[in-house]
Amino acid sequence: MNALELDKVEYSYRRNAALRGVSLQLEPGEVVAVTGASGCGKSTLLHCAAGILTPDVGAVQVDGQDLAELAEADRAALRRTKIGIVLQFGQLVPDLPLVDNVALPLLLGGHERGEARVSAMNWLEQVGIADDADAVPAEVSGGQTQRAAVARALITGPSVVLADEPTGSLDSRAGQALLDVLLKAARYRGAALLMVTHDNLVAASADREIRLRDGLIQHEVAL
Ligand SMILES: Nc1ncnc2c1ncn2[C@@H]1O[C@H](COP(=O)(O)OP(=O)(O)OP(=O)(O)O)[C@@H](O)[C@H]1O
Repeated sequence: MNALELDKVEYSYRRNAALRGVSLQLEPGEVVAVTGASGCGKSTLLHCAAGILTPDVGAVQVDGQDLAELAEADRAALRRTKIGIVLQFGQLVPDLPLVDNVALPLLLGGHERGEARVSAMNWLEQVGIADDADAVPAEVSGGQTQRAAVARALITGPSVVLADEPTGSLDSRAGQALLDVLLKAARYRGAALLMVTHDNLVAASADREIRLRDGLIQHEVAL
């Protein structure tokens, strides 16, 4: 069974067609980079895969479950437990220290607070920002919030990890370290990883590259 499957997905913002029929499948543990010029539909693709946007046409399946066929509460639970999302600007809760931001998916899932915080500290260590655990997002750099967002995305052990420019705010060394954390989630834990990137080195670390153009897959390359 595929971890993530998009079937002929179309999405328009008013009359502006951002995706015009995109199909792709990711097996567990597979790493796919999505590339293409600015405005070609990369972020829209990621948002449809995450269930943040609902396709106008076509379907999205995670672990064989069609997102559109689930009741709202079930879809929210699936998104919380099976999908880890790293959006472009981190999207952390402003008032919460990083450790609580990272622990949030576990807390929302009913895990005990102490246990959730221990796990969050462990993930903060893995992404290299354990020293900033008690800082709120406004007190740390964009790169630190991006690392916390990766930790939050991985804490539930999701089947699918979706990342929009995950290393965009980091210098090359820190970017490579964060990329390694994401790749490990795929290689050792079997998460399917879909990454939007402009960075050729990030794309080269994937198993496949999908290049979009004007809302369609222009070509697909096995790496
Ligand atoms: N909220 C929105 N309202 C209207 N149009 C939008 C919106 N978001 C994106 N678009 C349009 O949809 C198309 C695809 O945008 P999208 O952000 O998915 O592209 P992208 O490849 O991720 O771009 P970038 O690399 O610049 O982030 C573009 O023409 C864009 O202008």
